[in-house]
Amino acid sequence: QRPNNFPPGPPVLPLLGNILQLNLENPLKDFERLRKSYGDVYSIFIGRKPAVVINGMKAVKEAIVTKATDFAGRPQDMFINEVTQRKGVIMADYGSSWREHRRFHANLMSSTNQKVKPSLTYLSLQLYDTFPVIRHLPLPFQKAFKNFESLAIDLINEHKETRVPGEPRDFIDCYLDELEKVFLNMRRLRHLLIMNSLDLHGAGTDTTSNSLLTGFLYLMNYPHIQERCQQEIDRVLEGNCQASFEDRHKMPYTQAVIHEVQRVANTVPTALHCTTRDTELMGYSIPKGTLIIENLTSVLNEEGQWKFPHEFNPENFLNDQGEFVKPEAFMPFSAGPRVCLGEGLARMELFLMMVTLLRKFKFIWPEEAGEPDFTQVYGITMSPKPYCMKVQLRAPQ
Ligand code: HEM
Repeated sequence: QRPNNFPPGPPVLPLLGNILQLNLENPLKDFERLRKSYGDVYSIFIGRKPAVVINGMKAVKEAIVTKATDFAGRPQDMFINEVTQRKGVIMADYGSSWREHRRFHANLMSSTNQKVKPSLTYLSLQLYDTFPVIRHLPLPFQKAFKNFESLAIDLINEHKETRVPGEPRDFIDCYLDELEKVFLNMRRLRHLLIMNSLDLHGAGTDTTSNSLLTGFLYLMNYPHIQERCQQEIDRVLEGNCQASFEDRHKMPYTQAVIHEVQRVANTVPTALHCTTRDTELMGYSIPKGTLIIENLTSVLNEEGQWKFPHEFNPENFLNDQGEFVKPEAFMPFSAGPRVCLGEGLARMELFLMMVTLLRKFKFIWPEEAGEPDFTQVYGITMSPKPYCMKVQLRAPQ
């Protein structure tokens, strides 16, 4: 039963809710289809759990910017909460612990570049979240909890062996320095460290690398765009051995291309929030504790917000004078209090890596690879399908 004045949605089956109407391996198309029938704000039931899906810039902004704190919670009864033992930043509910950690990390932001490999498929996670009853069965979930912790322990041990006290290279070193400075309950600190390490690792590795993978896929298949970036990079960096992040202001075209890559890469397609109090959105009433699915995809390709919503075209970020402009609907990092904590770092990484690589190499789509496939693999982060590339050293400029 939908509560009074709750956002509308498709008819609900007992126990299953709407899951038969959703492709759990990639619900994005279903979200779009339901938006056509029920509007920008509608509800679905994931099993017995109601969720509100928010689509399009107007509704997303009203929720996470205008009513920021009302929508700044995180659901606390999902698989990911069990794995992270409700620690860290990303899945922490809105409140003092989240605020404290967020502040700490905002100051110490940096990341290493190893990969955390999820040991369960996305589908099993969906099942876990949809049917609470299966959580107690001897399924491979337990293994995931163990793997998750042992990955972090390896990471921390490696840091312990190679660190120089007082000269932190990243936030794990900073934690270890803190440990030496103040008397803290070791068990508690170890826990905090484990969960926060994984949080930032998870959030900061696949996101940036998948954006880069998407970037090179497009640049190989739009060689005139790649060449135009290279001409601009050569001109601006002439005589300098390295690019700096400041150079972006002199590279409007390359900036536009990188932003367009992020728009089509749609690396984090949805963000999960939770209402922190009874609230309203676009005239509907939403009770405290409701799961909110913020559909960022629907903003990044929304008709009316972009000159070319459905094609790869850097003109989306250029005005008539060829200057770089960022439309309001550019929200790959989301917005509001839960906006991506690594936005600054990610933007710097993407710019420096793209510019440095494009300056040095030409990226070529191999003839034998046939037609490129731009369809993406859905998950917590979207990635392009694996592909081959030919890399040619450019003549020194
Ligand atoms: C292209 C790269 C990236 C993209 C597209 C991206 C996108 C996002 C999105 C959409 C969210 C959810 C925001 C929300 O719930 O409304 C998020 C959260 C977060 N991101 Fe990123 N991210 C990227 C890179 C990074 C990096 C490099 C780091 C750190 C090393 C990072 C750390 C975080 C953290 C800690 C959160 C949780 C913030 C909170 O809940 O308060 N991200 N990111």
